[in-house]
Amino acid sequence: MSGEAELEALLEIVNSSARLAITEYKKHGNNIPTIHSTEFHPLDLATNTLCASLAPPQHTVVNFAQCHDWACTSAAIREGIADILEKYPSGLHIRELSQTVGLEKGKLAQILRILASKGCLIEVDTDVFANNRLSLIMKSSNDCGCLTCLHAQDVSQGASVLYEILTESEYAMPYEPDKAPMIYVLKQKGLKGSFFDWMKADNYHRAMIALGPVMGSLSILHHYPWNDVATVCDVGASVGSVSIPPLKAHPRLKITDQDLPEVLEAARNVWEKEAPEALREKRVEFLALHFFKEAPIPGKDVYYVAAVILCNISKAMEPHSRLLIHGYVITGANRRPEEEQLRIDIAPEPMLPNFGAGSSRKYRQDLNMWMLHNAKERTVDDQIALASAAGLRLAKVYDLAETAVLELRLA
Ligand SMILES: C[S@@+](CC[C@H](N)C(=O)[O-])C[C@H]1O[C@@H](n2cnc3c(N)ncnc32)[C@H](O)[C@@H]1O
Repeated sequence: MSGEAELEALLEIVNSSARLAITEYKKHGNNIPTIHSTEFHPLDLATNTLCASLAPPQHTVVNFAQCHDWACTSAAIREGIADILEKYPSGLHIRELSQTVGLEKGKLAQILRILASKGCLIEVDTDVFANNRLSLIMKSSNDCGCLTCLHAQDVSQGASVLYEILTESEYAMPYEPDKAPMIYVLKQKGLKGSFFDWMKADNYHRAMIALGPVMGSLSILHHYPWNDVATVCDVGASVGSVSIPPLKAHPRLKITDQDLPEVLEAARNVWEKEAPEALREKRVEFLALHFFKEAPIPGKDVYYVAAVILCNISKAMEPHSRLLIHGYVITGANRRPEEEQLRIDIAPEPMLPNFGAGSSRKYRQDLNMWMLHNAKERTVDDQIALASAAGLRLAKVYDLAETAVLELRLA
């Protein structure tokens, strides 16, 4: 079946299932529940459709609490299942697979089946599993697999103690980074130091490379007027995953990558591999920076940050400089026309204005900030307040669907 035919077939299933459900509701003389319904519906036990409006709330809510996905994903990645299956494009029986990895075959099959049921791996025959385009992400060579594993293995540990932390007096109220849920658990398991010591593992910077495509960071390439810019300072640049693409697309751009000294060593290696011409032509420089203690290099046209360290950056800015904060912008699940005025996209009715489950990554990222840093993602109002405290004003918002870029200038 072609991609188009598959999509048409899926649309047909969604359409006919919803119509069937509507008929059933009408037959029983009941109103059709919506996402806003707060009462159980007499047909809750009978409906079996795809979306939250139509699915039985019992299933939906129990499923919230029975999410084994992270544990199974972690096991599959740590055992290198996708790497092994790559040698067997038509599939490998769980017998051989379990012998190769040394895990009990029935349990391994349970893990792989739940992943296959979510469309990650295919069960080509009973107990025979093969890779598909989703499971290829889990290969050891894939940076996104590395990001996934970091979440499945470590960040999820923080989530498992969320309620305990919320109710423990020493941890409940503070917003200090060393009281973040993940750090709390990892310290109990022997982590010495802070988040930044955990971060020093090689995997963190590989995960950062993957975060760009996950966040759709590169959409900034097409939505920001780079032709008006000559110099960019990437503040907290990591290995340059955000600054390499604009440099390649705009030959007159010059980039200054600033990060902690040990990170810049890794960055130089990545640039040598991905953009050797930039090093040859001296269009990139690497300057060590501790952004909590000092200001970045002064006078650049654009300062790009994925973290908010506004005061120190505003000290380096001149009237022509713009500070781009690129990240998630939290909006409520209620309708606020003033957000539309700020050029934040709002979903049409009857959808939830924040695109509901379609934007769930944004709200997950908000929780990730809590798990990792005891922090949160910000709303536009939060950003405006922070900017004005640092002598900056919000000049423009570029909504890039998953993320947004806020352009700040000196007030
Ligand atoms: C979330 S990563 C962002 C990476 C990159 N800008 C991106 O969007 O993919 C945060 C970066 O800030 C850097 N960083 C953390 N603390 C820092 C500090 N005190 N001074 C300078 N850089 C720091 C980290 O090394 C890391 O590369």
